[in-house]
Formats: sequence, structure tokens, C-alpha cells
Amino acid sequence: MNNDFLNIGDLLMESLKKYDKIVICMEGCVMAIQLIYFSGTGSTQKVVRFIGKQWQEKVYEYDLSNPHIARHVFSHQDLCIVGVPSYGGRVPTIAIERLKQFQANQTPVILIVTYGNRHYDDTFIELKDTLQPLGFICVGAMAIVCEHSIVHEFARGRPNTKDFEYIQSLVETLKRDLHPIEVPGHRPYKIFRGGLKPLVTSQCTKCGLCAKLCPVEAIDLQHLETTNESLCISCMRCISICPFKARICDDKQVEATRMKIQKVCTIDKQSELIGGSLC
Ligand SMILES: Cc1cc2nc3c(=O)[nH]c(=O)nc-3n(C[C@H](O)[C@H](O)[C@H](O)COP(=O)(O)O)c2cc1C
Repeated sequence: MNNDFLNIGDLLMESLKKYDKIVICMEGCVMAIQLIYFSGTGSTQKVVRFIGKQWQEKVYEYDLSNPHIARHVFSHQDLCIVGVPSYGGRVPTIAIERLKQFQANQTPVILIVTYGNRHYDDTFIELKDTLQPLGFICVGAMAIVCEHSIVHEFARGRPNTKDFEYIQSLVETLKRDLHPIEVPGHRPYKIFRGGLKPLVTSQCTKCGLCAKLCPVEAIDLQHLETTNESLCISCMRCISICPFKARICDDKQVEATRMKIQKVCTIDKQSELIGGSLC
């Protein structure tokens, strides 16, 4: 047996059994940092990478927006950091489907939810409910405010330099006090009826980048002028990556969304550590 490894999973299971709060010092213990994320327009990826680097330079990555992502089994010697954006206060369905391809073995996991300054509602509890049966143990969670990927005026430019400094301080706190946690949210989860579907304009040069990068293959390379709306998950990836700004959301629909959420979005929220002790 290799004593250099601290078996975090076993410690956590013990703590769960005893209903005792456990404080785990990560300093000096050997772990692989595993980043697993879904990110439509790049904010969640940026945040998860930043948080991972606060532990170790060397990290492994699993991008859930890749339809051909390889399966993996994580061990108790891994520390996983799982990040998703909140869509309508929920975990994007495709992220749940792809997470279920993974397995864990008492693997500690930190949950990261990014959201566009409105609210994350039931995203944490849904993410925890997805990961726990797979063998993960939730030992930390953070809610991070990012620019709203539909209504960009909300939290525009965030996370900015100040946010990253703050996130760094949150990670330092988290590192000193990893333990099994409860997360906020309700069951049954909030109903999310889906978002806006991107439109294609005459600016389209048929370069095909959107089709290649669509997380759900909703754009056919042979028919770039349309989007398969039954597959589209409204992640806004195609709009954000188009070099010619040829894919857009209908202005009126964006305005309607803006009006609906503006009251709760205008005051800038702060990123936060989430979760009470499971004691
Ligand atoms: C379909 C959809 C639904 C969203 N729902 C919410 C929401 O309920 N609350 C919120 O604050 N932000 C919401 N947002 C904003 C995103 O959660 C936020 O911009 C997130 O950081 C995007 O991450 P990404 O760049 O990794 O895709 C939504 C965005 C999309 C595309």
C-alpha cells in the first residue's frame, strides 16, 4: 500500500457514518485534480480551470460539451471539480446525460455552478443528486456569477479581475475545510421549458464551425442555414463562436427575457461558497 496517498474517500465515508464534521488538509497529499465541465459559451470552462489551478498546475479535463467524450472511472485519490452553468435554475440536461457515463469510487467532488446574476435555484441539488449515486461525495460547492450568456448586459464582463481575486480567496477557505455538505435547492426541481433558439442570417459564409462545435450536433454541415430545434439546447455556443456573427437570437425574444428577469438581475450579486455541514 502506498502511504503517500491520503485516502480522502475513506475519511469522508467515516465522517458521514459518524455524522462528524471532518476537516481535511489538502497540503502535501497526492491527488489528481480532475476537471469535468459543460460550458456553452466558455465562462464555466474558464472558472473551473481557474479553480483547478488553485490546487495544482497539472490537471486532467473532461469536456461534457464533446458528444464523443470518453468514459472514465474516478478513484478516491482523485479530487473532481464539476462545473455547469445554470439553465433556468437547472443543470443542462445534456450535462446530466454525459455525467452518467462516469463512475466514481467515494471520490470527493466540488460543485461549481455559474449563473448570469439571476439565480441558480435548484442547480446544486440536481447536480448533487446526479453525482452521488455515481459514487461521488460532495465536499464543497461554489456559485460563481458570470456574464449572462443570453442577456449580456447582466453581469457583463464577469468574472473580472476582482471576481477572480475573490474566487481565489473562496478556494483558499474551501481548501481548509472540505467536508461532506448539504446544498440548497428543492425537489421536485424547478421546471425549465427551454430557451431561445438561434437564427441564421445572410452573414453566414457556410464555414461550418458552428456545426463542428455544437455540443449536441444540432447543426447539419450540409444544411448550415438551419438549426434542428428539437436537438438544440439553447447553449448559445454557435452564436458565441461564429467569426461572422451570422447566428443570432431574435431581438424581441431577448428583450422579452431581459424584461422578465431585469428586476432580480440589476444588482450585481457576489460569488459564494455554498453548503452547510452534513452533521
Ligand atoms: C438557456 C439558458 C438559461 C439560463 N438560465 C439562467 C438562470 O436561470 N439563471 C441565471 O442566473 N443565469 C441563467 N443563464 C445564464 C448562464 O447561466 C450564465 O451566463 C453561465 O455563466 C453561462 O455559462 P457558459 O458560458 O459556460 O455557457 C442561462 C443561460 C442560458 C443559455
